[in-house]
Amino acid sequence: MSPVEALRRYSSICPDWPGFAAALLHPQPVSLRPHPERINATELISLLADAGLPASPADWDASSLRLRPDASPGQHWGYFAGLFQVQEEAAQLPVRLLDPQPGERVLDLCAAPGNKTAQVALAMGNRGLVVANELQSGRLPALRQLVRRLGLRNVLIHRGAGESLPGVTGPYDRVLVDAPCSGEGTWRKYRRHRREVARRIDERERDDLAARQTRLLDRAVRLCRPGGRIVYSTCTYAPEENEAVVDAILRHHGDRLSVETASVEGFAVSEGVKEWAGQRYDPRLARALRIWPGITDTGGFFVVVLHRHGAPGEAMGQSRAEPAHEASQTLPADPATDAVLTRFGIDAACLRGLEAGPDGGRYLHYRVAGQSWPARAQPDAFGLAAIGLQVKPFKPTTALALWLAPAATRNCVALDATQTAAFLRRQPIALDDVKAAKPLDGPGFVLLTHAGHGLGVARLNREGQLESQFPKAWVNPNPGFPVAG
Ligand SMILES: C[S@@+](CC[C@H](N)C(=O)[O-])C[C@H]1O[C@@H](n2cnc3c(N)ncnc32)[C@H](O)[C@@H]1O
Repeated sequence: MSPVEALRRYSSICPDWPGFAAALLHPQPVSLRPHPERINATELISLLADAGLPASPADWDASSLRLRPDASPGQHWGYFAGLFQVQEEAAQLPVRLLDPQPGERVLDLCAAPGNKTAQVALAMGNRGLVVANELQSGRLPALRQLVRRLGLRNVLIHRGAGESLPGVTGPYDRVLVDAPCSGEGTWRKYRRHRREVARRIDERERDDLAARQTRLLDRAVRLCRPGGRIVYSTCTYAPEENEAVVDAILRHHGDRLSVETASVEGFAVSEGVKEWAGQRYDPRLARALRIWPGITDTGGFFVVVLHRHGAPGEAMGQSRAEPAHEASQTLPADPATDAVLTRFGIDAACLRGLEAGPDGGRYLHYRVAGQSWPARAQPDAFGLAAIGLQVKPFKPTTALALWLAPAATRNCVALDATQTAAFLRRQPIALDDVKAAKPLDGPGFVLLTHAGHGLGVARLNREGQLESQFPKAWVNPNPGFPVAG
């Protein structure tokens, strides 16, 4: 069955069915967001243009860049350097509407692979706490890699079913439920789906999804503090997984919730539906937003914004003291940190507001100081794995280099475009060929930059070669890897 046939069930609620049907058969533009601590949109546009990847800002957000559908920015060196995050334009709206603020405690209940977690963490300026919860352990590596590539120090990864996330981890100022769903809104991204739909969602599967989505949203309401905000989103058009789920929650929680109007200036959206298959929903669901690809040339999405009312003691969680003022002044002090700051001549002030923790003993992690977390909800990881503790002298991770190499004053080497390509393929580079290096103290680990941005770690050996330490798992096998100067 073709995608158009499979989605014909929505023809009565789609505001422009012919446009929608046509869009389904065409690939959608690629979108990305610059890392706000590493590069601005104008600089990134110019970097991408040099690599033959024209990009332009979206009307609704100058930091959302739109590229041609056939663009592959994930092969650009800047991707590995964590200069940007590739994220479908419609998928950027839930976090925009969640509106997380620096210093808050935010829960991303269904987090992997972590695109929205990253958007939240960066919007909060790497301050406060983002709890990224995910059920499937097989999806955690992508989440961990994202944290490392983007240098996130305020993310705590937790594995477990969102519907039973312990109350003692809360309460949260904001909760995002980007729920597991039938995913029909993502079909434009996948070539296979544009030709044929391999498998249609059956009624039973849809019911199971809706039941799980309802449990997740119910938990989100309980974990959110009074006065807090909850955003529920899916990448499907199905009212059973969207309005019907929120309708059930509104019935159940009554006066505890109000529905805010979800709109983003410059982004054409349509309102939520009030009726489907003989079922009438709470009329406030018209305040939800729906994104239809024929209108926006994006994927499809549904987003609703809820406001939580109630007395302060009502939410699940500990009564939380304001984080101590001194937390923002904390500096990690331990032998591994001292060794790394000294070797690379990095000012300790770069670590202000962070504390160090040896999660699992393999890496020293840097994470926001002063955040409480209950011992019984064992995290998968908290903060940024920055220093390998099993190699002596201590080994800086790629994540640390991407974040701090631009601040290094010694043992740091600037690579040109050809050398950068060699480094990313884990090929050795002769130090004699390198034009710009800060003072070098002899063999050992060095940090690398390209075009002023952190790039990674190499080991300078006694033969004067830089041995690439670029993570094997990140190596891009594509020989046509475009590297701009
Ligand atoms: C739509 S995806 C999330 C995408 C993610 N927010 C992002 O922007 O990258 C839904 C995720 O929820 C996870 N999931 C499924 N059931 C869950 C549950 N009961 N609790 C928590 N996560 C769950 C899935 O494994 C999947 O990774």
